[in-house]
Amino acid sequence: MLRAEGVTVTYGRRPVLHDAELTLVPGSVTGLAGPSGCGKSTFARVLGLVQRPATGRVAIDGAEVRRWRNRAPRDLRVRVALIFQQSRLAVDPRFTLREVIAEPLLATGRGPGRAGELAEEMGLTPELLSRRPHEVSDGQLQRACVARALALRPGYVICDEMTTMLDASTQAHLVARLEAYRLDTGAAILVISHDLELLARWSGHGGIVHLPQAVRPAG
Ligand SMILES: Nc1ncnc2c1ncn2[C@@H]1O[C@H](COP(=O)(O)OP(=O)(O)OP(=O)(O)O)[C@@H](O)[C@H]1O
Repeated sequence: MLRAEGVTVTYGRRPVLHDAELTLVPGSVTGLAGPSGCGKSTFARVLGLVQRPATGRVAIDGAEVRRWRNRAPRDLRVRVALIFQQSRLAVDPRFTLREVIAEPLLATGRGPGRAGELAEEMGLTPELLSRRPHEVSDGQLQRACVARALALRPGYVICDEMTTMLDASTQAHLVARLEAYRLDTGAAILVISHDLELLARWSGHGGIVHLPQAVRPAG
């Protein structure tokens, strides 16, 4: 289980998250909704151990993520994968798609061998793997990012507007692939989206959590 409680984030004098909490139960799909600017992406980064909250705690499978400086401990970081809307900002433009997918495998001392298999599961043909991000479509690049996110078999997958701007068939394929992964591994998925129809369709017994409007700064 991934559990966050009492999470508060403030940018300058502007409080964005105040005492936010969320629980992701293995095997569940939970939606996260709320008005633009209320802090959904900020919360996603906190849950993904990319951003440290001002206060609050995050515990993963019973292990509390203690205060960290530059990076949270790797053994906890690899249990949570983040997939962003803007895949072009999430990859090194000099990498081929094969290198994008193999990145977490190599970073953790594994061989890049599974990259081809991960790509195939995402419907990427071998010919696409030698291309760089500027030589593929947004949908193809997002498929590579999902393959990369699943490479270390995370127990928690956070999809932050993953399919916004993509066509309906690519969206359906990405959702189907993540559903297959969830059923296969028992992972929990958090779906952040403005598309309430997608949230209603995809969210299982985790339900939909609504973040309130961000608190306005005083004065
Ligand atoms: N690094 C940062 N420094 C300062 N302010 C930030 C930072 N990141 C986000 N913000 C601000 O915090 C607020 C919440 O941003 P965030 O992206 O988390 O919201 P969101 O709910 O995901 O928004 P949207 O639905 O529009 O994507 C916004 O007002 C944003 O401008």
